[in-house]
Amino acid sequence: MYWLMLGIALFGIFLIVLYLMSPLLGPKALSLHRAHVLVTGGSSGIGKAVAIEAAKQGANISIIARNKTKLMQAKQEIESFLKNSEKQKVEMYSVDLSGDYSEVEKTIKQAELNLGPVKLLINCAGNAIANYFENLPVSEFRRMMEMNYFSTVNVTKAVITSMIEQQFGRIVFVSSVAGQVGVFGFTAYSAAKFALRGFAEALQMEMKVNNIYITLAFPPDTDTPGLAAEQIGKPRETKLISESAGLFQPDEVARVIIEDTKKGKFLCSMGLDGYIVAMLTAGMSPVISIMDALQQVITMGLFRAISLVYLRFYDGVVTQCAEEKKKDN
Ligand SMILES: NC(=O)C1=CN([C@@H]2O[C@H](COP(=O)(O)OP(=O)(O)OC[C@H]3O[C@@H](n4cnc5c(N)ncnc54)[C@H](OP(=O)(O)O)[C@@H]3O)[C@@H](O)[C@H]2O)C=CC1
Ligand SMILES: CCCCCCCCCCCCCCCC(=O)[C@@H](N)CO
Repeated sequence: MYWLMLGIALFGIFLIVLYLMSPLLGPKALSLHRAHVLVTGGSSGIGKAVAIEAAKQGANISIIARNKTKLMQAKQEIESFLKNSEKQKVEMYSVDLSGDYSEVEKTIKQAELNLGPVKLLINCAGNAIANYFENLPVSEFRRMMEMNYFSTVNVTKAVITSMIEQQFGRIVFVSSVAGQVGVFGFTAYSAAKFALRGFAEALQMEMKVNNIYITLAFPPDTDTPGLAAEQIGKPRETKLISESAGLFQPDEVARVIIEDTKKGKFLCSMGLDGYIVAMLTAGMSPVISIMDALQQVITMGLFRAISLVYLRFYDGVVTQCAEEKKKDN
């Protein structure tokens, strides 16, 4: 009985401490009106949808990708969504973001000369491969790190100096549900997306004093050209497991990313399953609101129990697929 009362008292004190801390937590909400928003991977899929959402909200936009034809088409499409086509601009740049740092830096400098210091950087350029570990050459592991992790490090490095000078900035890292949970078939991809998390948490701890806020987004499967390409070679297990987390449209994902980024939220998830996984894997990530902190504290245990049911289901999928493969041979 005493222990229970002590527990309740401690929990109460904890809530009060959280409450007292709350005014210190979040930044002022960002307005995208006339802000320079730079979107990597802005020529396709989620990146293009994010650029369109920013265009609707009055931003000036730079998009970066490699293929010039796709960039040109995306630029036109984004321009058709501008709130005020006289005052807003959309610029495009072609560079391999996972390549030479000096090329990336040159591109970012040029973009800042054209549209001013970047207020919001969205690191969306990336690529996935799904296959059995035994079928993935080591070179694919390196490629995944280059495409998803080093491209993000390169661009973030190139904008950070001006953000520190401005004492303002928002940076989004587009990870994935597969960057919170290691998923069958994604040995190479999951590892690269998990790497973004370590980078994001450490960088946020360094950058808060400069009024720079990081958002780490975890989309589930999203209906994009990237997802279509990833189907090649994708194990049946991977399909069945990722389907259980649903299929999202790029514009829904983009809306959530922009909304959470404006608030400066660190963890950004989509849908109910996404919310559950985000709470469950919150770990030591920073929070900017008392509500988010409370939700994490209260739900974590329950969600862990739910996750065990899902894990059991995935186990069943893997076992069944293995048995079918044995039969086929
Ligand atoms: N779709 C999904 O199911 C999910 C996707 N994600 C992540 O979201 C991001 C976007 O995915 P999605 O929209 O599906 O992908 P798409 O393939 O549709 O778009 C990827 C974009 O990134 C660009 N890009 C890729 N590599 C480079 C590079 N080295 N340098 C410059 N630009 C590059 C591409 O242009 P180009 O090829 O011309 O360079 C393109 O604009 C990725 O990081 C992905 O991992 C996360 C969860 C789910
Ligand atoms: C208790 C909580 C239940 C929910 C758990 C869900 C976890 C497993 C689902 C894995 C989904 C993987 C999506 C990868 C998307 C992606 O990044 C690629 N499509 C990239 O193109």
